[in-house]
Amino acid sequence: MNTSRRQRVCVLGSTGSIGTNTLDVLARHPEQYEVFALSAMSRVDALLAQCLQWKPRFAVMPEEAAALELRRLLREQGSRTEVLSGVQALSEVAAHPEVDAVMAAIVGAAGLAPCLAAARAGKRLMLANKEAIVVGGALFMQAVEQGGATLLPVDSEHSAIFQCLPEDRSTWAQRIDHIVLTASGGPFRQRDPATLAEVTPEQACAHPNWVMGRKISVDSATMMNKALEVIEARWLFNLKPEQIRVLIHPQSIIHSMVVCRDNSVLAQLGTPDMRVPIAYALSFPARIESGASRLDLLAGKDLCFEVADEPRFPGLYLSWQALKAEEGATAVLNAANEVAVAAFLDRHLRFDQIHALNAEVLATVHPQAGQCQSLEGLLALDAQARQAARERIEKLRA
Ligand SMILES: NC(=O)C1=CN([C@@H]2O[C@H](COP(=O)(O)OP(=O)(O)OC[C@H]3O[C@@H](n4cnc5c(N)ncnc54)[C@H](OP(=O)(O)O)[C@@H]3O)[C@@H](O)[C@H]2O)C=CC1
Ligand SMILES: CC(=O)[C@@H](O)[C@H](O)COP(=O)(O)O
Ligand SMILES: [Mn+2]
Repeated sequence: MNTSRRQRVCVLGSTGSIGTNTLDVLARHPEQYEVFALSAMSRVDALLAQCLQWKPRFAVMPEEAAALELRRLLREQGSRTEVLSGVQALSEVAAHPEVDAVMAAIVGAAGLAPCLAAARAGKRLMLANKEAIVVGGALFMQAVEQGGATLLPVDSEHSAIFQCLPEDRSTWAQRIDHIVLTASGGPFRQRDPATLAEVTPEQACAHPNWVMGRKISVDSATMMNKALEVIEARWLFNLKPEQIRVLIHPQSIIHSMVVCRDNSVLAQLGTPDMRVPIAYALSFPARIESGASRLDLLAGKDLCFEVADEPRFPGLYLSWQALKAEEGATAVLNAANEVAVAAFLDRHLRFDQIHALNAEVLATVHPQAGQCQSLEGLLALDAQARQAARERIEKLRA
């Protein structure tokens, strides 16, 4: 990385929870970073405000109508930011020769193509968008390796594991016995499972410790978030499925742990604030001020742990099932879950039906040989699983 000038950062999904936290960290270090490109899906006003503040070279809105509106509003304000449209534009800005670092903060499989583009172009790729690596799997990791990219986890648990490991990745396999991903248990940890049919999107999105986008909040409530994180950890740290364990820790203070071969346990702790992993991904191997408040161990919060048992959290266990199934099964599981969560948020599916739908699609949609070796193949598999999920939802609603 060239350190003699400011680092040019592309923030994909800049209007979301991770995107705005990223801009908050960047604002603390104007001498080190500048914003090269921003992107959003539909929130024109939010992206307009960000463009006026950050003056990026490019702003991307995949849909033409939203891009036109943003272009018009920016012109009115005399802004020189160029507005691009079309999904391909996300990959173009992510791989732009003048970009140093890409924050992948789009939600869902829609973020896979720009992640691959950034990886192939050898960028510092800061990965919040866990669905991209869950879908991309081996193809994603090949792109990182072949492009010479620096892949840095932003998901809090994976950042914690990363912070517990030495910089030299070649030592990881020898040193790790297994890892423990901590899970808060979400808003329904203590709720009678028999009443889950009644929960509303508002209740499911009320996470006890983190303020996040709606999709990941629902995933935390079903524990599909942890299921996606198990798959994410498999790829980020090159682990076997049985080397990844999950433990409920309701306070979200220990962000995850590495259990070494000698049974030494390394953990990373901190207040639940995504600006810490974001700042570390931006500055690694150095550390910069993040804006997060410091953990006060005398503040009276006990650190508690519970088993994540299968009857209460069946969604979690689909991760190991998918990892042990044929290549591409994790992409099928992710697609089913994206459709199920969207249907739940639209009140077309009950909360307690999300798991059954995911399990059913995972059991019935199978990749074709070689389908996971290209982006096009993976996107076709993703589309097939989405279609199967939608058809099942239609049947349930009939
Ligand atoms: N929030 C958190 O604390 C954490 C999030 N993550 C992961 O980070 C990612 C982002 O999460 P979060 O910030 O909470 O999500 P948000 O929903 O808050 O933000 C998503 C961002 O992506 C944009 N977007 C949505 N759909 C598309 C699409 N199809 N194509 C392009 N852009 C799109 C949104 O634009 P618009 O605003 O216009 O809708 C927004 O900028 C997820 O993968 C999540 O799992 C991981 C760990 C923690
Ligand atoms: C902040 C973050 O990384 C989220 O993925 C968080 O971990 C969600 O909390 P759960 O442990 O409830 O899934
Ligand atoms: Mn997480």
